[in-house]
Amino acid sequence: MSFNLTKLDWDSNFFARPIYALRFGESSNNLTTEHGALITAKVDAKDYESVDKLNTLGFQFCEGEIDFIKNLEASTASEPIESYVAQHSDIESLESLCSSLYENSRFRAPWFTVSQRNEFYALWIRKAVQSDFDDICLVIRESSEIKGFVSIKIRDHKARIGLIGVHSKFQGQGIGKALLKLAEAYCVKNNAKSLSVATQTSNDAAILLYGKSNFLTQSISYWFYKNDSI
Ligand SMILES: CC(=O)SCCNC(=O)CCNC(=O)[C@H](O)C(C)(C)COP(=O)(O)OP(=O)(O)OC[C@H]1O[C@@H](n2cnc3c(N)ncnc32)[C@H](O)[C@@H]1OP(=O)(O)O
Ligand SMILES: Cc1cn([C@H]2C[C@H](O)[C@@H](COP(=O)(O)OP(=O)(O)O[C@H]3O[C@H](C)[C@H](N)[C@H](O)[C@H]3O)O2)c(=O)[nH]c1=O
Repeated sequence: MSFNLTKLDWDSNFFARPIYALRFGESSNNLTTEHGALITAKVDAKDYESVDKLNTLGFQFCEGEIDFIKNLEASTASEPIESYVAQHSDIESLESLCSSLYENSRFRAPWFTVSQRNEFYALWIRKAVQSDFDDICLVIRESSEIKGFVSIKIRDHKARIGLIGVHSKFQGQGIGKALLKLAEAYCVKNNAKSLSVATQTSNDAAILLYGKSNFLTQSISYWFYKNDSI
């Protein structure tokens, strides 16, 4: 099986170590890495040939990922969105919220520290408020306190949720469902035809939330990691 290693510049800079993606089916232009590198590989769960090859190469299973999709109908757009858009003054609260919520993540030990993971999701949500990486961050509040947030990007009429999260003290009260409705309304208003979202196979709560909000499973993948070289 042919494969190639591509250096992930953004990831390498952020996590301060060389991080590569192994991709099957590409000509083997590069199979070398620097010392201390991490090689990551994402394969479809049905692709047993690639899974077996990664096992043979000494990769370890890290996490599973489920990708969900929902086709959007014009009638779902009923919410006035403007009052839900996160402001720059919300960044500190959102960063602090994000720093404790993402226990299910492929950025986990032994490959990443808890603080690296927390800083990664805090930066992701900060950038969403600044319309960088994601386009927008929407929040649901009680008085001035943020109960939950969702970040979204739209490309070629296809929308994708970056991060969704509900403060632990407000979980199980329908806020997650309300955030998805809000996201759908924003997407319809901005001419998106579908909304997709991914979560880890270990994240029971998120899987239940998407299923109960009528999202359908689009694909299931596995992440494998290997330190150093092939
Ligand atoms: C794209 C991503 O960001 S994926 C990662 C998702 N985010 C996280 O994992 C961060 C930490 N977790 C959370 O913030 C929350 O648990 C969320 C966002 C996953 C769910 O938000 P909540 O506000 O708790 O969900 P909500 O109360 O709307 O529940 C929606 C449905 O899912 C079910 N559900 C949600 N969490 C759970 C749970 N822990 N156990 C069982 N069922 C659950 C509810 O029963 C509900 O179904 P119902 O309407 O039939 O009763
Ligand atoms: C903030 C930011 C990130 N990137 C890069 C860094 C990574 O290579 C990708 C994001 O990778 P992804 O596989 O999407 O990361 P996660 O596994 O953490 O994400 C999944 O789980 C999350 C909890 C969430 N549900 C998310 O939607 C899922 O995809 O992007 C970058 O290049 N620039 C940036 O600013």
